[in-house]
Amino acid sequence: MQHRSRVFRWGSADLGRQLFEDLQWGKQPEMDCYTVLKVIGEGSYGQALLVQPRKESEKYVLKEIRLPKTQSGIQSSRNEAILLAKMKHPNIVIFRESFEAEGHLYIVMEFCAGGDLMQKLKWQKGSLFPEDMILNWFTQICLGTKYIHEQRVLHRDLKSKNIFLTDKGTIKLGDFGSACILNSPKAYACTYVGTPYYVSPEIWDSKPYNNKSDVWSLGCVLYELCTLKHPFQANSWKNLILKICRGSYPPLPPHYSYELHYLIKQMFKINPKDRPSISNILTRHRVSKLIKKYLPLEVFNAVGSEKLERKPKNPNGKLKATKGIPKIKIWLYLKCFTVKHQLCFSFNQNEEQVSKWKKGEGEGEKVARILSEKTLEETTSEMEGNRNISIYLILISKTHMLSIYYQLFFILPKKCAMLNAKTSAVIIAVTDSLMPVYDFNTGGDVVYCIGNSPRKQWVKESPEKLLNILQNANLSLAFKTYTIHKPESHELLHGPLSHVGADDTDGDMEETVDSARLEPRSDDEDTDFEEESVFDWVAELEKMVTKASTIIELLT
Ligand SMILES: Nc1ncnc2c1ncn2[C@@H]1O[C@H](COP(=O)(O)OP(=O)(O)OP(=O)(O)O)[C@@H](O)[C@H]1O
Repeated sequence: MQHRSRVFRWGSADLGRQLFEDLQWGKQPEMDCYTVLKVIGEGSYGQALLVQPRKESEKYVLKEIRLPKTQSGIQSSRNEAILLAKMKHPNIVIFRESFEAEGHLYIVMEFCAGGDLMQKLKWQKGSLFPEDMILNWFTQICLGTKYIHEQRVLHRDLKSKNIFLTDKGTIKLGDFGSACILNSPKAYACTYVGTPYYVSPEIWDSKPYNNKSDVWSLGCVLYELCTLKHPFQANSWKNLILKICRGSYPPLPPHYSYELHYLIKQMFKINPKDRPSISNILTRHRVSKLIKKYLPLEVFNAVGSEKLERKPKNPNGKLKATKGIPKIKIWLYLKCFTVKHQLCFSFNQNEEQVSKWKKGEGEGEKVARILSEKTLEETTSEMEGNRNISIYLILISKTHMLSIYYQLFFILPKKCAMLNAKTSAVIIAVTDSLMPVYDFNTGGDVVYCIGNSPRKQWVKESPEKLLNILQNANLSLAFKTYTIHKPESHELLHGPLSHVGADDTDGDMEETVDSARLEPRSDDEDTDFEEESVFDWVAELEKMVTKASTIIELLT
């Protein structure tokens, strides 16, 4: 590699001081110390190269990340190196060093010769993995994730593509580009970075997220290991998100153990509180007796003592129930819950379907009808040339005790905005090469711009056309990582699903249900955190909205 420019290097979290010293003393750490052996793959931000230090025999992966132009963007990119450097666990990819040159960030890390789990799934060509192998891998994945959570970090992008195998068959979690450090209980982060296929219902539903969102993603990985397929298959983005929000997935092949079936079911609980934490899976869950043989001795011992410290059951000998909600309220929320699903359902239905809800009686149906008249539709645009551009806007209307508001999701590669509005909204989403503006106040004209100079070449399109683009959006893009922004206000985030502990996905599995399973339960190991503000997405979003308003003013 021939790089002559100034290079900044750091090998620990003390980035600021190191950079300062490099600048002070004019150090120019060498980049030529690595020989590039081959290109392993290409990520959205650059290439991953197989390299070898000149004086060593060990091979490493050198990940090249194009640094964004903004300071906040640069900081966000550095986050990956900083977090990876902090993680020291046998089931996490080992960080070697990182440095910057020529507008790129380079991260040198352990090479996992066994490839990623997604490749492994493909190589199976339909032949299912034995349960032993699945449990062994899954245990290691849990150990790595448990460690991450103990560091008060959420990975947020756990997926088979980000889980690697070494040549010795050891699992390694990698790609901390989406991870966030958290602090302060009782507060929740405002952004989420994840891959739509693996993103949990609470993210789509604008609920607070925590360690249990990683548990959902791991449920997807475990399901993939068992079936070689993703649990939530759909023919469009819209249907994918709806399936996730309903938590409906085809059952596992019957030859897998009851414990495995049960675990998947638990990990796909819609209410995060009902999902087991990773440490629960390893120690107290039904599956723990099957996986303990895969635990390293020291962990096994530690797990044993942790088990002894288990919180006592209440005097009746029953598990602690979730916090009670007055019965009358539950009824109302359940009503709303049904309405929400009807509304979601209506997105891919025609007028006939919508009129079906009108036949019903009661407040829920009334709200459904009102919302059906106001419901906005989905829009998207596709990539231009080979630019990796895609914008998907998905609206989920929600009801909360008869008040009405919209939730609008913009999902952009690595940048996403979601806005809430009462009865009208101006929405804007910006990517590298495309800027759509949808002004619902002025009758819904869609104005958007295509090309590399978004603010110069404006094209006016009908909402129908934009909607049509969304319908045809490439679903494979849902396997990529996106940032999903949600507003800080928690008021608007409270919808009917916030208060319903149950989910409606148990049907397929009921034949294997035992009585203990039906007991109300809560995993008290939720770790609610506040995001450390590495990058101020809220400010970024506000800027976008201001731009949108200006544009609309100019046009009207
Ligand atoms: N430590 C590693 N060992 C072996 N292969 C790796 C390692 N890290 C990444 N890879 C491989 O390199 C390729 C590129 O990975 P990279 O993380 O840069 O991007 P990506 O995961 O494909 O996409 P994204 O940019 O959305 O994260 C992938 O095929 C991945 O399997």
